[in-house]
Amino acid sequence: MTARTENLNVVGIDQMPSPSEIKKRVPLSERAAETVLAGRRALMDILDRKDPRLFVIVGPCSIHDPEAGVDYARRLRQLADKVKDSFHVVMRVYFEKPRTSTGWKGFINDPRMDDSFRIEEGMERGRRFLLDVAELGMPAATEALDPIAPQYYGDLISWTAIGARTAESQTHREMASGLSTPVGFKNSTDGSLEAGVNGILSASRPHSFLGLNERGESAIIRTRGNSYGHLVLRGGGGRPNYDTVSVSLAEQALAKAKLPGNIVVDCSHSNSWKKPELQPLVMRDVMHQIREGNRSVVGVMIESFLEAGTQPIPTDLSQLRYGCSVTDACVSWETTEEMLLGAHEVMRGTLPKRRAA
Ligand SMILES: O=C[C@H](O)[C@H](O)COP(=O)(O)O
Ligand SMILES: C=C(OP(=O)(O)O)C(=O)O
Repeated sequence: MTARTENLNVVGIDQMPSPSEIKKRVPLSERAAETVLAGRRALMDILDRKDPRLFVIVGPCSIHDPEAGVDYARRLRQLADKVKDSFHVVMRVYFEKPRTSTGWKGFINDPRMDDSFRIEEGMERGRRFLLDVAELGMPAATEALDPIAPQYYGDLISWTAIGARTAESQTHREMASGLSTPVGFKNSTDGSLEAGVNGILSASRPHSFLGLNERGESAIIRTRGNSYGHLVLRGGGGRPNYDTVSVSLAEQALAKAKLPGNIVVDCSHSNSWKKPELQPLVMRDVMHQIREGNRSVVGVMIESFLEAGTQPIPTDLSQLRYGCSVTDACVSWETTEEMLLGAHEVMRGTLPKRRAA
């Protein structure tokens, strides 16, 4: 008998419903589709410089409690209306967390946060959450980590990140080339820009690769290429990269690759040493650059939730603090309001010049 050579480290392969089955359970509504499309259109107009505003990707590091997430989305909807003349606001709805080594990998992978890994439940509840957010009129941003996941919920997303740990991955570049949203490529965790810049370039071209179709069958996906790739500066290698010199170096790297000079500054992660109290300082600095005439920064990212900080995931989940992150530390809701309303004041004086430029 031939010796077994495959799946030696696989302990189980469970059936997963197809993308179309999950979509049947949680169908896209007309109102949600309007939110998604309007969200994408505004982002594209900003990237094309038809709209002089900035976009703001703001929300929790990860969604772990849909109730607190919807509470946050409702508040953000009202705040977004107050600042809409300056900012196009998109909520961070991150369900897939890339970990440096180990840790909870997000709501889709383990929705009950108890290592039961009910991915089918996570996918359906995740999709339902995105639908609720879209029906509130709030466009959503996410990190695309699993290359199959966009088939399950990509129709509810307006902005996508390719993270610092995956910007160099061919799989992620191929996936990005077919996504229907603008895609922000992050600089690498060591702070270098090459992987992000090459990622934008690669994703702008057509690709053919293995994937899943709507029925969950193995398929060859052929893409057109995504012309709305841009660079997200998140700091790294022990130093931030939101300062004027770093932004100028990023502009030069994009120009050298003959790519549009579109940059988003992530106020969190290594730009604030993961200390949430520093995020407002980063934001203020970026707004200062914009007031001084910077045209390459088209958006900012903020990690924010209802409560400031982070908490470890307790064994007894009833001990979780409501509205507080279980991954990276966030700024509080009050700080989020101050950050956006303060930046709105700066934009008021700057927008006429940006419009005229
Ligand atoms: O934004 C999230 C985290 O920075 C990223 O997922 C890595 O987290 P970790 O270093 O805690 O694993
Ligand atoms: C993981 C994230 O960011 P980065 O890829 O920059 O670490 C994130 O924004 O959640």
